[in-house]
Amino acid sequence: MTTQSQPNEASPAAQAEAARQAILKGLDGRHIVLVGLMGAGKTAMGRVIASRLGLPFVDSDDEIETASTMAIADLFESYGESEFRDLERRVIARLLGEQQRVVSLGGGAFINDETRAAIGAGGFSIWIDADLDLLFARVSRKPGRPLLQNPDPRGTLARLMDERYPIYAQANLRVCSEDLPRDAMAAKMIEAMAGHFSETKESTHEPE
Ligand SMILES: Nc1ncnc2c1ncn2[C@@H]1O[C@H](COP(=O)(O)OP(=O)(O)OP(=O)(O)O)[C@@H](O)[C@H]1O
Ligand SMILES: O=C(O)C1=C[C@@H](O)[C@@H](O)[C@H](O)C1
Ligand SMILES: [Mg+2]
Repeated sequence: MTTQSQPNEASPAAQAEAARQAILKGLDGRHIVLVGLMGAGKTAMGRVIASRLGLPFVDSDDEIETASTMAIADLFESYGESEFRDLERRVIARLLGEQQRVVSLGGGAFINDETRAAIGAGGFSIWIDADLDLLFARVSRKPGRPLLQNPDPRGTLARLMDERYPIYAQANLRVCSEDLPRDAMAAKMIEAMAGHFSETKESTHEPE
């Protein structure tokens, strides 16, 4: 068995750089915006994708906490979900107006019509899809998600899947999250993006 590359086969580093260039060209200055349910891995994967593509990273939940100087759980408790959603919409509108970045959203942000329209104009959205078992295993590791602080968090996640998946499906690209190490999941997402831009030769920013 040989492990040497064929003479005309690009090295892994050259392939990664070619994928990076194809993605940046396809983005044409737009943000990468990660959407999906709690536990899908938007925050975790957003960081890795940003580092691989050489783009800055920002997480909308973190920005909301910085802007309000409150934890999200406390915002929900003190002001209620509708005030949180209003702040979320305004914070994301600001982020979308700033430099190109990888933007990981909170799980409910893409459900807002105005936010979704703004992302359609200035972002390339990726839905990280995941099944209920994986989502539930992940959110169970860390408490603090106010929508899941009830006697049936698994049932709540299942209900949110029914309500939100038709809307997440409006994202430009869907990638299925698997129980993969982060590096492997990042490679899968990068391959999906590069494939999307090479296959569609997307010349407009219309959702598919
Ligand atoms: N591919 C992965 N491999 C291993 N762990 C992962 C992976 N993706 C996510 N995780 C872990 O799952 C948990 C949830 O991930 P993360 O916080 O990124 O979800 P999220 O989609 O940002 O959720 P939220 O909407 O609540 O912000 C974290 O502990 C994270 O480290
Ligand atoms: O799915 C949701 O609605 C939420 C997800 C989190 O990212 C936070 O934005 C908040 O806990 C609400
Ligand atoms: Mg997150």
